[in-house]
Amino acid sequence: MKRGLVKICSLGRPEDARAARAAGVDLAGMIFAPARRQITPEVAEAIVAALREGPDAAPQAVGVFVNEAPDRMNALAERLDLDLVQLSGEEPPEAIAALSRPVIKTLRLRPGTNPADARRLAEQYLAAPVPPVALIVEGWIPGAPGGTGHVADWSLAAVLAAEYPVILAGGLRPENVADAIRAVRPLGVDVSSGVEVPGAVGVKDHARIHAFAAAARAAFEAEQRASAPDPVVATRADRSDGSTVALLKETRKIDRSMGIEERS
Ligand SMILES: O=C(O)c1ccccc1N[C@@H]1O[C@H](COP(=O)(O)O)[C@@H](O)[C@H]1O
Repeated sequence: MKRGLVKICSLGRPEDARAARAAGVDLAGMIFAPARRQITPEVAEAIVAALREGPDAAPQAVGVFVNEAPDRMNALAERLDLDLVQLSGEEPPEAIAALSRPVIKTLRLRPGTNPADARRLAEQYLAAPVPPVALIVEGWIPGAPGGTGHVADWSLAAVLAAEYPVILAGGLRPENVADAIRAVRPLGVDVSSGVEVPGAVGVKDHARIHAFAAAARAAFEAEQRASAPDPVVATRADRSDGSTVALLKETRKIDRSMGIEERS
């Protein structure tokens, strides 16, 4: 079973993108929704170029949108050569089919959501004609689509992570990411505010990016060493995460009619 994706979200500067790449993260997010960390396409171009500088493997570039029109998402994905699109609003499952890139869908679970309802919600997306490649599970704050530093319900997230390809988000920091991985056993982890310079929204602290990635990797490795693979019984998360990780780590573009295409 292969797990261990690390995503740094809400990059706002090319130098922060270089730090994320140097830290070996898998996914790098940029906010295109009207939010505190929203960036322009011009800034995003510079960030994507910085992510892909040099011979090392580049993190996947993720465009983060909230209830956006598919045409605008596809146009930005094309212009910036995005690898993935993250939907962090109330987009319905069928919305994914209109997008030209693989999708990560955020599920913000309200306090009091029970496991059966959370599973039903996840299933609605994963049963869509074009399903998301992963689900981000995070906490819920009224009116805020993300980047709040609010910690998710780890027990509920663990229920979903046992069955589905879940990336855990919400209030993660270098100091708590190992505990979160042990508690939830997610496919990956995602952080925005927890690696920022205090008081400087959208400005990343490079030492904290490195500390977050190192702590997450160590915890994922420890988890993998500790878990005895069962060759017979495989949960849906087990079956899906090999291909999800491969897709998220290695795939650059998906042409829906031709299948998966690697960046040359
Ligand atoms: O980071 C933001 O500002 C943001 C804005 C709008 C939609 C999503 C956003 N980020 C996502 O928020 C969580 C993590 O936030 P935090 O670590 O608790 O600050 C994650 O899903 C980001 O992708």
